[in-house]
Amino acid sequence: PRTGEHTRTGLSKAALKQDFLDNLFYIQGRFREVASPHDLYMAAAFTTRDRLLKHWVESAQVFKTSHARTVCYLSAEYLLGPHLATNLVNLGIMETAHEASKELGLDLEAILEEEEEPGLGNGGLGRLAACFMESLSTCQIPAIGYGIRYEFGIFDQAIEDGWQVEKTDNWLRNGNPWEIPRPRIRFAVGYGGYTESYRDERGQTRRRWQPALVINGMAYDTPILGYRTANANLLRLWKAEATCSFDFQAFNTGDYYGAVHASIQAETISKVLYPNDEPEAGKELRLKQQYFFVSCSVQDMIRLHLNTVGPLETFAEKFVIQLNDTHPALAVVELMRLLLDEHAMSWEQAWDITHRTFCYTNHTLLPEALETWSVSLFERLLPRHLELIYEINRRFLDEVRMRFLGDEARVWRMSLIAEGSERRVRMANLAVVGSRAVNGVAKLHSKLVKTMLFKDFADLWPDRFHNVTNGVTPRRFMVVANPRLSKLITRTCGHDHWIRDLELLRELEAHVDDAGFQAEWRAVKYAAKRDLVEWMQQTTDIRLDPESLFDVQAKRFHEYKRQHLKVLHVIRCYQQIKQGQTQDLVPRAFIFGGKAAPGYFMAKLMIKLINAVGAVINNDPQVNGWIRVAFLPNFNVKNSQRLYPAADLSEQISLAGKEASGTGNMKFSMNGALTIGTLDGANVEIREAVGAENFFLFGMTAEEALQRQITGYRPWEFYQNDPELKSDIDLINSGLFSHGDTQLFRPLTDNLINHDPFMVLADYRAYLDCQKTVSDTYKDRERWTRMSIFNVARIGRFSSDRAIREYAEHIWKVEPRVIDPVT
Ligand SMILES: CCc1ccc([C@H](C)CC(=O)N[C@@H]2O[C@H](CO)[C@@H](O)[C@H](O)[C@H]2O)cc1
Repeated sequence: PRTGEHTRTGLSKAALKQDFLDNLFYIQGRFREVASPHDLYMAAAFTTRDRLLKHWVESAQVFKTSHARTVCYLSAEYLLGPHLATNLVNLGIMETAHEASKELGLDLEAILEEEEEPGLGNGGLGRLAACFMESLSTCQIPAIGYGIRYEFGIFDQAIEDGWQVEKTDNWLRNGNPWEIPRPRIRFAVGYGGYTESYRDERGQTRRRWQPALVINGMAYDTPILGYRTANANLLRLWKAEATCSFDFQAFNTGDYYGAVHASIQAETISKVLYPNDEPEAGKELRLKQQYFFVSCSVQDMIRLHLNTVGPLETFAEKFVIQLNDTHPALAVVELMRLLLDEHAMSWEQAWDITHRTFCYTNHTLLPEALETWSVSLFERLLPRHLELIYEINRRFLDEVRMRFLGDEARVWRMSLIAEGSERRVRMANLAVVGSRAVNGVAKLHSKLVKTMLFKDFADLWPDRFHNVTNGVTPRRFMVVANPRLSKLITRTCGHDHWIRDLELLRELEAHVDDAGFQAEWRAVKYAAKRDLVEWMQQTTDIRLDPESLFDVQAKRFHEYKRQHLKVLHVIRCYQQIKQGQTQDLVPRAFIFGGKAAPGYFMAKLMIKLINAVGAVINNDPQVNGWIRVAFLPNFNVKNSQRLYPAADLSEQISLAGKEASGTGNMKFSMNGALTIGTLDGANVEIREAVGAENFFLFGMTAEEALQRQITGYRPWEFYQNDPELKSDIDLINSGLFSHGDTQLFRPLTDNLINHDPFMVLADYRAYLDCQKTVSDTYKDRERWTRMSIFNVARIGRFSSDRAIREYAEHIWKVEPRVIDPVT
């Protein structure tokens, strides 16, 4: 180590090597010769963590002493992905680590492969929360991410006989070097019981809650470091445990189950992530989970405020809370409960603080994803919160009645309580009423949120509605995932400032016609495709041709995302090749990836259909020289980082008006893939940014789709009037892809012909025509390369840094707090 350099925090090669060997010895209790790959990974993780902690502790100190206004991000999901590589990049020591490991005779890539990723999320919403946490640190904004430390995250997906099979995600089995348990930070959380009035010491009549069951929440902290900055924010995840983890009396009486019953019951609350991505399960445990982390988090904020700033009157000045969808919306009521019942505030004062503290982001328009909970469940589980919801509602509806005299229908629509056979609490309405700002996640989506979903509320509070288009972190999805491309960009631009200021990618435009640069650009893509081919060969035994066009659709399976439209295109190509009509085609690899919610039958049937079609095509010598189909199993953050760099074409084909934003679309573009897509979500803004000439657009607009729905959509007419469409669907029904079983895919084809809620058949022809344009364009390699360069050069605004800066300026009103000059 350099003189004066501390081996545990030094960034030099020597310091890394020394600290690695020390950690292998003192933490793993291993010396090199007997160390397992896992030991080597843990030693590397602790060596990296040592350098993180320095920044983290310093940041916490500065934020505490400076009473910095802090953003609290409440999310039921964080799809963090592997930590090691991004932390090495953000510390600026990835190269040094490579050299150090080489000198120690280690393979850093193999060590990185060892890491089990924390899959504490389902899809877009969870990954966005992770990107935002990294950008909050990079933009030096003081923040705390609050969530649940699920013992089991999103299931691992295996494909057996073409079907998705869910495997338990026991991510903690080998321990987690990135978290620090905080046994001193515990909070009690109540459930059930009853409420009562009583006289307080000042003779005031007040309400209080006597819960029937009380459990504890314990904090586990993970530092989230920014890119090349000393700022590190905190991700605080709660684990549920019993207040008394072992009942010795029960044990003495031989009731061994009784002795552990309480702790088993308590721990189930943070045991597992609900694997649903949109369809609402409405399970009691899910509501318990939501209240659990919300209560721990709000109690923690009040503790921090009382310890640092003092009286709670200034709570809304110190903290701004962002609700990541409605899953944490109970926080509005929990803060009211604590300010009223525990801190004796008046309703007016408590509501003023609460309303000025909360902001809410909506991530979906799908009616089935909007959470509502039965009043009876609330009565049983959260009786005090139900009382408070009624009071919030009473005062709110008074305001509505005053503003919209006599419009009882509007009152009925806006009420926090959905009347009807079973009365239910509308969590989205609660989130809007309790927040001072509501935003959607892309321009089109935010418009539909204002004009459709929350129209009544926008009529009442038009200024409360905003848009902040999503973004993704270029550190993980460019620098870590695609080092070849990142090096080429840095060399071409002559600097690496683009990594923190992505708009600087525009400088690439000056090189778009440089043949040498174009060749290097293609070489980078080709190398990434070759890596993916190797990995797919190992994991799926399917061999793809890196020369072919890699046509990729990777995202959660859902009918609105229309993976079945993509399958119809694959079948069309198959039929064309079988009929010898190959003039419009280029060799393609159709690559799919994504998980289906275990209870979502149609989504799982789509996965089976893809693998069934793939099995026929890949084993048909007449066609497998032209096209191949591959299903990438277990699409998660780690595997997504293999896919984005290797894609030529990014499929963003949802029915317009259904995909709130999408973020995979941004990651594919950032890695030089061209997009074929509808005018949906952020596709609209990506096309605006990269130029219509660099985007393959097709399909109805959101307006046209809505009109078609209103005027009556008859999918069977498309089936009858388009012979190619008919023959593609009939081929599925023929049993060709199901060993002659003509019934297997009936549910899917019948649904398409008779209902087709997401208008696959209506967009089929336009989609196929657009795919012909794609093939024609791909034949012109120079033109394709230019379009690919423009997609990267003009993608800058889709950095999550830009999104975070917009939240900070327009919604959170928070300033960066620089810890010390950027190293
Ligand atoms: C209650 C079950 C449930 C679980 C998750 C969700 C999420 C809101 C679904 C989700 O991940 N939405 C996605 O959020 C992304 C980030 O904003 C967007 O880019 C995607 O368009 C949106 O589908 C809804 C309902």
